[in-house]
Amino acid sequence: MAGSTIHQQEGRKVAGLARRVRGWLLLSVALGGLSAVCLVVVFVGLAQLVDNAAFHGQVPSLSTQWVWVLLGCLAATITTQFLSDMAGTQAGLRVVSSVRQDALEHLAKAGPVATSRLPAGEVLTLLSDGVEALEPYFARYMPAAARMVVQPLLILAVVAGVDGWSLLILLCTGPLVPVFMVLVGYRAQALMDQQWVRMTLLGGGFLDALRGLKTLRLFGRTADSLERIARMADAHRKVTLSVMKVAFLTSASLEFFASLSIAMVAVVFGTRLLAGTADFRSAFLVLLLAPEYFMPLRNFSASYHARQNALASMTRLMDIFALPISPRQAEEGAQPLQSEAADKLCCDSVFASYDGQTAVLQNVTCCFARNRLTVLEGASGAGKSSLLAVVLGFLQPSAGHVAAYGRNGQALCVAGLRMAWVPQRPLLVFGTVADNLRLGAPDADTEALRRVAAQADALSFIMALPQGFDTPLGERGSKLSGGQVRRLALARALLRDPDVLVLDEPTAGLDPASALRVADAIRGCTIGRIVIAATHHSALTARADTVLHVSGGRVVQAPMPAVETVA
Ligand SMILES: Nc1ncnc2c1ncn2[C@@H]1O[C@H](COP(=O)(O)OP(=O)(O)OP(=O)(O)O)[C@@H](O)[C@H]1O
Repeated sequence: MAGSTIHQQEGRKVAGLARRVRGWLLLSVALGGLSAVCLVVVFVGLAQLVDNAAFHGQVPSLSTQWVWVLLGCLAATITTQFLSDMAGTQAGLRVVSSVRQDALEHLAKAGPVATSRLPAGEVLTLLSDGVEALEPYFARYMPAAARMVVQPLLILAVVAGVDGWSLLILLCTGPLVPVFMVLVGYRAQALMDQQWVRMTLLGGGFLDALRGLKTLRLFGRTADSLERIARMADAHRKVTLSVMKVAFLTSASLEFFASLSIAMVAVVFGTRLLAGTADFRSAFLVLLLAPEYFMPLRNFSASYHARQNALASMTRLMDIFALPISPRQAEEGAQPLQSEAADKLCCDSVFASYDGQTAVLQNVTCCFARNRLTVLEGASGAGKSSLLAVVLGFLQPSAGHVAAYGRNGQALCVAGLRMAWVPQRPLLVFGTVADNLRLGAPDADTEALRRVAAQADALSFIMALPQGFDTPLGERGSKLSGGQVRRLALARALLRDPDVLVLDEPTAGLDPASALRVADAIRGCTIGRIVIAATHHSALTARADTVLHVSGGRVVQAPMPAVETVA
């Protein structure tokens, strides 16, 4: 019962998507209907033609006008069917690209903290195969569902004018198909749901194994991991086979009903022809039409699993759309950038938690001022990164708020501040050094790249690379050391020329001399901006204007340490 309620929701969601491509769907249905009309006209004409030739000695020739009309109708049947399929495909492809775009935008608005609740492998599978599963629903199922109504009704109307017995047989057997579909539908739907769960688990398993290859090899667990993936693949194979079994059984049963019904029509007509109580033209016409009466029902049943697959994938896609949107991320882009730089950014009585229960920040009240370097220090797990996540708008406070103030104390919109972030594990994209730096400012020239690289102590190692700024960096910066990645990320953040620069462990992984140079660089870039850094490194703490000590999710101002310099 709960399952059916869930699928009602998905059904509504999918129906909502249909509104986006209403024009294409209507075109597909209209052309499909036109094709059905042309087909019926062709059969009526053909029956007449054969009857005239066989029983009245009127052999048709190409000079007869209505032979050309018939050929024209045949061409129209094929063309309209082709165009109907094309319009359906357009609708499907458009839904796929718009849902994928929506899902990506939603993930962006949810921000990294909320997004990390879903396993990356699952998100990947959903954004690829999950979204693709919607295409056959719109391209095939919806037009087939419409044609399943139009074509049989049209044929019934023609048969009603020709023969009452055939009408009765078709009327009795036709509805068996949709009734049967509904009966097997529930079982098939449950299997489809299972198939999607297995598939997303498999996607996650692949990604984990790929990412953790080094660790797995080091701990001698590669074979275990492969075995785990093999078990997942096997579970996926089994459930896929069950889905196929139901699909084959369904179509075999439908074939049986259809063949039985056509055979009944043929037998009834045959006996009446022998008895001389029916004419050849009517018998021939009804026998031409009977398979076409069942054809849309068969097509509908063949595409019915597309509907179930789409609903099952929609259930999983709703996990993405259910991620809470961070209000700040949602506002970002909608808000023009502040013309005035913020003088200070303040957390006011902020409480925050990741799971809605355990508070990782408790009643935090602190301010970060412009032209000053504020350092957050404290034990691992104390809540420094969480406080940075709140400042950046990735983690929404459960109570309290973050506010920005201008020079005269007037409130500014936080979403309108230009922020830059150097995370603990910076992400480098597949591309060159310059491509990665230009994520901070797409139009920056080479001179600007050199300037920020020098500031972040990255210029010397970049110039030592084979192609300097044009050196490709491999997947996630795999050709660089951890410290080099961090310095590139700092350069990229500086290139953005942010109002607020947030750094999480910017000196981690650097040799002592480089760490001091980077600490000096960070100190040097406080002019005109708010700089906040979480660190365990004394060199950076020593250069701070303000040191905040974080402990158990609470923040207190710490005494200032002495400054360390490069020897
Ligand atoms: N995405 C997350 N989901 C759930 N809990 C989290 C998440 N990130 C951090 N936490 C928890 O929040 C608490 C504070 O973590 P946080 O990363 O803020 O500490 P930190 O002071 O930055 O530590 P470190 O110095 O090791 O980086 C920890 O108990 C941690 O387990």
